[in-house]
Amino acid sequence: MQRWRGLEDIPQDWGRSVVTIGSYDGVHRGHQLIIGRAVERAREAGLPTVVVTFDPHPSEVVRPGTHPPLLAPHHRRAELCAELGVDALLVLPFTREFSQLSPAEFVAKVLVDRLHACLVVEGPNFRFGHRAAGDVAVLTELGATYDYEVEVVDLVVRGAAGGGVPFSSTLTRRLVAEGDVAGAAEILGRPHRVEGVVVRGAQRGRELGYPTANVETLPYTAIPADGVYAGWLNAEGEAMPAAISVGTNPQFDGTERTVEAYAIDRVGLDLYGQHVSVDFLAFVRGQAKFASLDELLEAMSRDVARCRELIAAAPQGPAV
Ligand SMILES: Cc1cc2nc3c(=O)[nH]c(=O)nc-3n(C[C@H](O)[C@H](O)[C@H](O)COP(=O)(O)O)c2cc1C
Ligand SMILES: Nc1ncnc2c1ncn2[C@@H]1O[C@H](COP(=O)(O)OP(=O)(O)OP(=O)(O)O)[C@@H](O)[C@H]1O
Repeated sequence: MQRWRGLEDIPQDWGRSVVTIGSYDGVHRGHQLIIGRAVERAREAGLPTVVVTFDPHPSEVVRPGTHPPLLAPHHRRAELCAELGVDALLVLPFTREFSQLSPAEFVAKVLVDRLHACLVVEGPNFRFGHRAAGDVAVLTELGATYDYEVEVVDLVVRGAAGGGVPFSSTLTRRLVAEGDVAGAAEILGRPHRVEGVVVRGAQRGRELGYPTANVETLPYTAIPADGVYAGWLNAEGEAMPAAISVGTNPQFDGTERTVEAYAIDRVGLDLYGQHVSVDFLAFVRGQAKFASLDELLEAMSRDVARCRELIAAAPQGPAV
């Protein structure tokens, strides 16, 4: 898959393509359906598929200080798009100037002049252009002028027939923030992942008998609510079953919020300085301050047993 940052990176001789545009944060199951459909139509036509996305998240430019926590950094989104069969990912720097483009200007500048779109695939709630003035009706109208077709794919909805809520990045972020990582996984189609470099913690874990990899998360990461979770620590090319702790370590009156993972039964791991990721399968309990260290240790031993059970019963393994 080709990766372009900005319109200038698109090869001069780029021919016609099938395009889909969006934030695509998390590449959830609704996104997967749209991208998958774009790839399918492109293959039928013998053309490449291009996903167009933005950096930073448009809301930060439109309302500074409102950058949402991210479900996936751009390199992860790229991996997920590549797995879906996308040929090129165009990340457009979302500047103030760019945000002023009207829907018609956006279509002319990006879709027509540079990507030579012959088909654009979107969901019914797609909005674009200055003040989100463009929708699928506007996109379709402009298609008549510029000779491209628009296919609108039905929304993927959560919950029973009728009253369900559409899958969205916003809903997934809320579930992650509430600690409902199983709910988030249902929407994402895989466990929510947090990644970063392993840094030194207070070095207490080893003494407690539960050494943990403390992950320094990337800026704007969507971090699950404080608590203990079952999941996996992905490191050294392996997905290791893990008991994960998110919080300030109230037992030790800590103040810094950390994400740390104990790889169950693994001894002698040295992960300092390595880039690792943590996949969140299920919530186990909230953080607590116990009356004694022994009580914390008993709770941790029960946590590890519970994590083992949850991981063994997981319908799917960790995200690849
Ligand atoms: C399964 C598990 C459960 C944990 N539960 C708690 C808890 O309830 N309260 C708390 O303060 N810390 C909890 N922790 C965090 C430990 O206090 C922390 O791992 C330990 O202090 C080591 O910190 P360090 O990595 O900074 O050395 C838990 C850690 C794990 C792995
Ligand atoms: N549940 C869904 N089912 C099908 N398509 C969807 C779904 N959610 C979003 N889309 C479509 O995916 C494309 C990209 O969506 P985008 O990432 O901007 O929205 P989103 O997931 O709803 O996120 P947000 O919560 O930030 O609005 C758009 O065409 C949008 O209509």
